[in-house]
Amino acid sequence: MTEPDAPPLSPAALGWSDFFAEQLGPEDAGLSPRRIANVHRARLTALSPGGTVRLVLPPHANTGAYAVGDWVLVDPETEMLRRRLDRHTVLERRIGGTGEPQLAAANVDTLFIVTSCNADFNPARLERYLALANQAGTLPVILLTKADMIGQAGSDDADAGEPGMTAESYMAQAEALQRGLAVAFVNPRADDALAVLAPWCGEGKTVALVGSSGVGKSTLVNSLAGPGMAAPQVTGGIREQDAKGRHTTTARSLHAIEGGGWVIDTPGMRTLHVSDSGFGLDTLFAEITELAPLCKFRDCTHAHEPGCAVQAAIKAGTLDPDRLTRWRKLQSENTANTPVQTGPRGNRVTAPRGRKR
Ligand SMILES: Nc1nc2c(ncn2[C@@H]2O[C@H](COP(=O)(O)OP(=O)(O)OP(=O)(O)O)[C@@H](O)[C@H]2O)c(=O)[nH]1
Ligand SMILES: [Zn+2]
Repeated sequence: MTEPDAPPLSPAALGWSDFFAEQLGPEDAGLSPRRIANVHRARLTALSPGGTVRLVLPPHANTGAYAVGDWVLVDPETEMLRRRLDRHTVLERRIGGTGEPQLAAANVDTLFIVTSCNADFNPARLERYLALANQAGTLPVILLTKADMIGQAGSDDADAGEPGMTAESYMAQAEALQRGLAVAFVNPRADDALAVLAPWCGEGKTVALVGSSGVGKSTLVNSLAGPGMAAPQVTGGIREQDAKGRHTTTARSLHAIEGGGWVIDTPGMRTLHVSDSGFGLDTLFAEITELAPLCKFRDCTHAHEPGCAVQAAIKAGTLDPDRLTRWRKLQSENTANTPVQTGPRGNRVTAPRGRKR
């Protein structure tokens, strides 16, 4: 099943690192690492140093337990899947209040949150994406597109920016969303798009994109992949036989970036929403999280209590009251979406998970 004309890639080029190497034990002798490139209901394809391979699944394997970007160990003779390695980061969603989380992507180093300098720019939605990235253990970077269209005469109203907003004011608003947050302007159609994103790409690095429809994600993926995108050995479809023996072509979800690295582009990534992100919220709203221990009451809701350090900061003008409103909304949403454990002490919200899984 190996593509004969695929260029050989080192495991490091595929994203292999000490984090994964350290998980190998004596019982793994003779097994080879593979990186999941596509997840289908009944089959998994993976990248190996020699090219794309279709993995042989053990009986009753559930492909839903794997995400694009996962590292697994296989028997190199048969490509039989043996086990999955622990994830460095995982982007997932929880639907409703119950059930297993759905996996969107694994081992993503940087999440590009793409928004345009127009009515698409929405702090509350951006904060949701930031919480998601924080929760996943992935570095969030906000990419501002369509700055070139601000105030452009004759352009589509929806794309021309909002009254009174300049490129600089979009940048300032984005930077205020989280301490130390990286924000960059990028025109996905411009020749320098790859250079702008280079600090987060490069050999072995994996990135993914989220954002509303029309903000430029597809155009960015194409720019990142460069002219090699059309070449079958880099990102083209994989020729496979379907159940009826016909040859079918499947688009790969893990695209090589020109100059090194990988971009994950799947329908699941494109429709990722926020839930179950308590850990991410604390990082996102650090200025509020840090004030809470100074409140008089340990369980202060920062709404009406005397001795509330958060309300004091709003009065003093050092905290944006809109941030508190959005924090409260996300907190209650998160609590509603996080499964509760029932036990002798009654309902208890589960503790947020750590970064590693
Ligand atoms: N002038 C200009 N056009 C842009 C910019 N970013 C995106 N566009 C254009 O906006 C349109 C939408 O871009 P897409 O890449 O299809 O957006 P998308 O986010 O992939 O949208 P979905 O596929 O619906 O998720 C395309 O015509 C792009 O060329 C920008 O910064 N400047
Ligand atoms: Zn308080």
